[in-house]
Amino acid sequence: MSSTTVEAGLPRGGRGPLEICVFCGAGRCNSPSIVAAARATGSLIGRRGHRLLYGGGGSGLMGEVAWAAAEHGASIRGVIPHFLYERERAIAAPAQELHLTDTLLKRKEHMLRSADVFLALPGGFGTLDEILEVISATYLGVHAKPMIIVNPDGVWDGFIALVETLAGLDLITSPTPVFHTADSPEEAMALAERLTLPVA
Ligand SMILES: C/C(=C\CNc1ncnc2c1ncn2[C@@H]1O[C@H](COP(=O)(O)O)[C@@H](O)[C@H]1O)CO
Repeated sequence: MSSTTVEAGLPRGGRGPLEICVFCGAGRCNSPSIVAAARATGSLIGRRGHRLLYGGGGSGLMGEVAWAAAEHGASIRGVIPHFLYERERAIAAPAQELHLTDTLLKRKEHMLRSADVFLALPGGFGTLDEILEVISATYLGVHAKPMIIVNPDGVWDGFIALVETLAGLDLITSPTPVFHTADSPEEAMALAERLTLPVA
């Protein structure tokens, strides 16, 4: 992991607390360093005075992010479809403002509308779907909210290489990056705060 240092408190001249949407796996991950990255992400959101917006569950990496954010004082908003409430253990999540939606699509719409910036940690198909939803909307010019892929242990290297291959074939043609990558939660947080600064 990189050694970027992020101190407590909000940056001077910054834009105040951010609504940081975190996408990650709902399942338990067997890699201690990825679990640590999930906890570090939640902890940084709290220590930096930001708010966590996430899938509302108490299970897996999602639960790790949410509990670490809560332990470090973050306010938390969860958005979960009714049918996932039990399966993703929303009952075991920390105290949060919980929004129940009818569908996965409505959950994503809520997140896209409310977030200032998106961070993606490792996850499964759901996380992949969420990442692609955000970056394809950026690609089409529907919004311009930064997507930062947090890449502990190079987990996302294959995805990044696939996008580069497709761009090399001119199948993805964007003059500006549609997502950013960070090797660590600290680097991701510094990037999130920089990319959301008001334009001078
Ligand atoms: C069915 C629809 C879209 C395709 N699938 C998903 N879309 C959005 N979110 C999803 C989808 N499948 C699972 N999820 C949720 O994402 C979270 C992370 O999942 P992971 O697989 O562990 O990475 C979790 O809350 C999943 O339930 C219609 O739009």
